[in-house]
Amino acid sequence: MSESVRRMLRAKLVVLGRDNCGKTALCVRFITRRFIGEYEHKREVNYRCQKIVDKEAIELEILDTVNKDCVGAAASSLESSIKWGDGFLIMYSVTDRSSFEAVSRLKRLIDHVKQTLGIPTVVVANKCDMENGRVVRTDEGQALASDLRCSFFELSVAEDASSVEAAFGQLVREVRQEFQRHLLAMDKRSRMLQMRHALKNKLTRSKTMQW
Ligand SMILES: Nc1nc2c(ncn2[C@@H]2O[C@H](COP(=O)(O)OP(=O)(O)OP(=O)(O)O)[C@@H](O)[C@H]2O)c(=O)[nH]1
Repeated sequence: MSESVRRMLRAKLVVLGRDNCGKTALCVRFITRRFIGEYEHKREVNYRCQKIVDKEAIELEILDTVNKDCVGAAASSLESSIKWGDGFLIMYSVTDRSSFEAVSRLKRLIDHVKQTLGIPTVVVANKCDMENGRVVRTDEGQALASDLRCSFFELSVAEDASSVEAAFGQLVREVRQEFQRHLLAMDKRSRMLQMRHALKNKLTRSKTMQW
């Protein structure tokens, strides 16, 4: 397989989280490096951009989801977004405990839809600039992310563009690692199939020679 095929050139990332936690602000900050206070955003938006992560270029599609009550059509739309994605960023606001409580539910949904554990997922706690309104402590976020086996970032989209870059950078890194693991598993499987085929040929030949 050529080097360019073995490198991941594109990745599809999905941003999930309760309403108002800062998903759109996060995507816009990552893509443009700017923070724009208010967003008119009541539907899913798919952004495309090119980024360099660990000195390697990657084309990203980033799906900014809308979190409605997860029933009926909204639930199936969320599930198809999850099926589509290679990596997930689950966000909550440190000023909204219900958004924190939604994180485990969303992670369980990812595991259920993908039918496997270890899907690249990063947990992001937003709005840490609002210390006065904080209702979720940093150590609670860290403990939850560690239970879910996810990387964890606490940041303020409003105040810190570099932490936003770091969170997306980590997700891209994990998606690339998963892609490499998948390639290795495929290589191993194809080597085993070749060996099985060669063995079968050898057995057939030796039987023919006996007769
Ligand atoms: N103080 C502060 N406010 C923020 C921060 N990030 C986002 N906000 C504000 O939080 C509000 C919600 O941000 P959005 O990005 O629209 O949140 P969302 O999760 O996309 O919301 P929905 O579209 O309803 O799902 C806006 O008023 C933002 O300006 C932050 O880091 N600090």
